[in-house]
Amino acid sequence: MLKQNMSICVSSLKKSYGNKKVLSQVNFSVPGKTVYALLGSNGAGKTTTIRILTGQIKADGGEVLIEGHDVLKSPEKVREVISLTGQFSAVDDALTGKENLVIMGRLRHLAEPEKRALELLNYFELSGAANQAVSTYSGGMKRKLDIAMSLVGNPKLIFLDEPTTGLDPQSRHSMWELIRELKRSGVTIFLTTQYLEEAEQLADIIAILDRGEIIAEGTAEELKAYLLDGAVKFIFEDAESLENAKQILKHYKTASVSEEHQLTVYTDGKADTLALIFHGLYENQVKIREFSQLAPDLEDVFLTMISEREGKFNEK
Ligand SMILES: Nc1ncnc2c1ncn2[C@@H]1O[C@H](COP(=O)(O)OP(=O)(O)OP(=O)(O)O)[C@@H](O)[C@H]1O
Repeated sequence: MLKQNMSICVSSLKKSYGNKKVLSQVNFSVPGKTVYALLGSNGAGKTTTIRILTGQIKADGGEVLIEGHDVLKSPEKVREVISLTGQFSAVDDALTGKENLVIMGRLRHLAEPEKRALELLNYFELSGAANQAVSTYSGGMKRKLDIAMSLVGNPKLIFLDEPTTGLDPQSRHSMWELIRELKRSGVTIFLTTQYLEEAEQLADIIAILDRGEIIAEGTAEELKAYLLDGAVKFIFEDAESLENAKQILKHYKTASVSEEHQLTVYTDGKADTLALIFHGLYENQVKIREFSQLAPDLEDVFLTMISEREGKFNEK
């Protein structure tokens, strides 16, 4: 896709805090009107990325274009087209929901801040609580108001930093519905999350950030294809068969559960490979009780990628 169709273009982004390298060489692009999820564990560098993309901090190197504007050269243009909702809400608890929105509308120089506040309260089904102090709102209502605040200026691109962290399952599901609805309204959404399920539920494209690098990017289906459909789970008759199988299949990536005489073998999914595996086991008279082909889930992909990298780091 052409650069001009991209809502976000990031190239060669680097950032360190003192001696600590947080982002080493980050590249990605986000097409307009899509949901892009940056997935990573605690401390992977997600918030740092968002803070650079929104112009709150400067990178040590690299380029960031937001809706075609360079974040360093035209920060005011960038601020006009984006909104940011943080892990910690910017809402003032002592004021009512409506007052918060009206103040934000004035800050954004809207002609009719009150009208926009009422529209948003209605959209987020908060009209009933419009004149109550935010301190009386539930966590889910506060999060909704926080997102409403970020929509006051009709942004093209919304940044959501861990939008459901700390929410109960019910509020999390309503937040997901809200994010889907925002997408349907035509905005681009960049979100960070620690939850695989959240990325899978919401994102058109998922990028996995680990130790300051994007180690994989694609649709949930593409990422799952990384493990291919070639994972086969065997359950053997006894411990001896399991040990024999491990020896025979030592050149494959495997995972075993000894107590259950179980071995999962990761293959390239090709029929020839599967035939070789079965042939090897058969020739050595390994007693197979049952076997099944596994459909990988994203959790597998994430854990496999991270553990492969841990292996590499340990080898260094
Ligand atoms: N201002 C700072 N000074 C020094 N180190 C920092 C600073 N901000 C973040 N870090 C460190 O940089 C690393 C990445 O932090 P960041 O907040 O970007 O991660 P994250 O992926 O957003 O994690 P979380 O899910 O916990 O928010 C962490 O090890 C963190 O301790």
